[in-house]
Amino acid sequence: MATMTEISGLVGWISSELTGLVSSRCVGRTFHSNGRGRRGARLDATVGLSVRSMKAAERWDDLPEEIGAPVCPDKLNALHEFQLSVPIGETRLPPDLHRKTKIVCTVGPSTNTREMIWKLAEEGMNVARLNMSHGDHESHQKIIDLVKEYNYQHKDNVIAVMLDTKGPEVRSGDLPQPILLKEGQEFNFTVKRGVSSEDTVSVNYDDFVNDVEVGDVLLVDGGMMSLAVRAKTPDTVKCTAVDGGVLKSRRHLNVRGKSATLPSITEKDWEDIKFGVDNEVDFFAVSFVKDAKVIHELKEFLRSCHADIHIIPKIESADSIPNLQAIISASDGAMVARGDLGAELPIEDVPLLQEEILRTCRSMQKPVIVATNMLESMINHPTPTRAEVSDIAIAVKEGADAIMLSGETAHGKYPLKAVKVMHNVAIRTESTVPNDILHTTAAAIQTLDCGDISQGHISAMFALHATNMANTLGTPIIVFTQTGSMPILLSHFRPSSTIFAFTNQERVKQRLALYHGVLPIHMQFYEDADKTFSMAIKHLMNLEYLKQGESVTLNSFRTQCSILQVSHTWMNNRPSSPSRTVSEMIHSYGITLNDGDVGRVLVPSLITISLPSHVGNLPFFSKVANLLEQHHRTRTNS
Ligand SMILES: Nc1ncnc2c1ncn2[C@@H]1O[C@H](COP(=O)(O)OP(=O)(O)O)[C@@H](O)[C@H]1O
Ligand SMILES: C=C(OP(=O)(O)O)C(=O)O
Repeated sequence: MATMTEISGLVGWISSELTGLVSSRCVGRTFHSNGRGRRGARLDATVGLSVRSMKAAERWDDLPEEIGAPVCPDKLNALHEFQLSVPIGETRLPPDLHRKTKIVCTVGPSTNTREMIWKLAEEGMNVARLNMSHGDHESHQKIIDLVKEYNYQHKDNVIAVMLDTKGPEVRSGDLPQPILLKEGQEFNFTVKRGVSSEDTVSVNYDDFVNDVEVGDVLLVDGGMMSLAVRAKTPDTVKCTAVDGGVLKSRRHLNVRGKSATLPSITEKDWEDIKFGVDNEVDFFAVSFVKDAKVIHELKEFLRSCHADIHIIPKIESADSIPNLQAIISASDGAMVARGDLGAELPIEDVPLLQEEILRTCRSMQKPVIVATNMLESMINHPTPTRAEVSDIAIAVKEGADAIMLSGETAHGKYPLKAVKVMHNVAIRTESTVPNDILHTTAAAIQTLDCGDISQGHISAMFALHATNMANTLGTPIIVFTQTGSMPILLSHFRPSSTIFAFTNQERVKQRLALYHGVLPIHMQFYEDADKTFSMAIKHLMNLEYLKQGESVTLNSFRTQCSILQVSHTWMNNRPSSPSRTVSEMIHSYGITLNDGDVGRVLVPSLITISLPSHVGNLPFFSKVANLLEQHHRTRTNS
């Protein structure tokens, strides 16, 4: 039977005697596991990184003699952050919890009913996208209401709503019936309204004739058809079909290599944005963003109407690429909108741009969506092409937060099958993605240790170490958040297991639906942190996300944390191991600490290192992280 000694509410088993468990009440007790084998155990040592609440600190008085006197109790009194690690265990999550990459589904004629939205959610939709290039406010309102109804009824799942603006896109007009265009056939686009004859159709953009030059290539629907411009009149662009096909109503037109000179947010978009504000959507996907100015303008507008809606620019315009850093930095994420991107820029650049956009977002801790053509063939066929499956796998491997379905779910014949394929491919691929936190730890720590001691920096340190700890122990993470910032940071470090993000803010819960690996849960918070913790654990146990005897890493971010109150608990659970000093232990892992870093030996198998009360010890974190990393590598290699 496994025996674990719990210290100051940091370490313990989930057991029936502990439904108020994982709280400071458990201080100093020894718990026994319920006798289940530790099939999931990977290490025989655990490390807890904690900043304790005042309640936890009070419990130091209860510590039995052999555990030791409080470590600087005065320094623990103002603690805000609480993180708890329950040691080593196996955690089995229901199958639908295993996918970390989120799925965005465009809702359209194939899926805009109550039944289909429920089914999409069951298959794994995390975000419902409304494309404002199609439909009207009434039809979109109906979808929003249905998603809200779904969310109201399903407290253990959440669907976020993303409103995608039409932007300054150029579209051909309505046609009574599709027109078949053959290679070499002449066809015209006119800025005159309401034209739809056999050889001419309207375009919705008055300056189209001015923007287009003779010799330009026009792409229909990102290249499904193409036409060369051979002549212009004051109101008409005369073309010859290069690649023929069937022209349907309201098709998207691009001039290869050129962005339209329209502003990114058109008058129609402002109307749609106001509609989104009134309906409290979660995200605005903004089409054809060219620079950061438009993002600032939209942010300002949202501030003025007190709307808490995140902005996801769609990177699809040739002009956006030189401004990528500034655009993403001003935004709350980005979408790789490959359809228009591959029309405005050479198509062979799309995979490279996808990688670059993903890298930029990841470096700024912002979510990134990979969109368009992911399962295009499933619009008409029940199974995907192998190339489409590979494309999804690549996006997952590259670390996309979300992958998106457009026509597949909007007007395809097999919307549910498409979501299922995406879900399965994502899960399968994620299972093979190496846990790169250990590889990135050193680099991340180096960046974090650059002397910056801002609050954001310290939070990032917590997130990194919590991730490291959860990975080392093989536990899911539980985090408490009011703003979403800590789960977002944790998501950035891509822990191996699920991040259960408890929040008392519905908006935050909705928003977190987009983030990689985060399972958001709404819950009331209590003054008594213990009660909040145990309610959360009970909730997860009720949903069978956790089972008795399993382990979690708990990370609460009630208010801002301070480095002054950090302590590390090192636990070596080999009961027979002799008492070792910190320096001996550190020596055995080849790490050297500076004077003043060392705490005290508490019990033969347990060491708490309390940091001196100044921030100059940030490098200490990196030493502990390195130590963990080396330890993990040693274990893995052996
Ligand atoms: N709300 C809607 N109403 C009607 N049709 C829609 C709607 N949303 C999407 N569609 C259809 O699904 C297709 C694919 O969706 P999407 O890729 O978002 O559109 P597009 O590429 O035209 O911007 C659209 O071209 C349109 O035919
Ligand atoms: C996502 C895209 O935008 P839309 O579907 O609005 O054309 C795209 O161009 O890839």
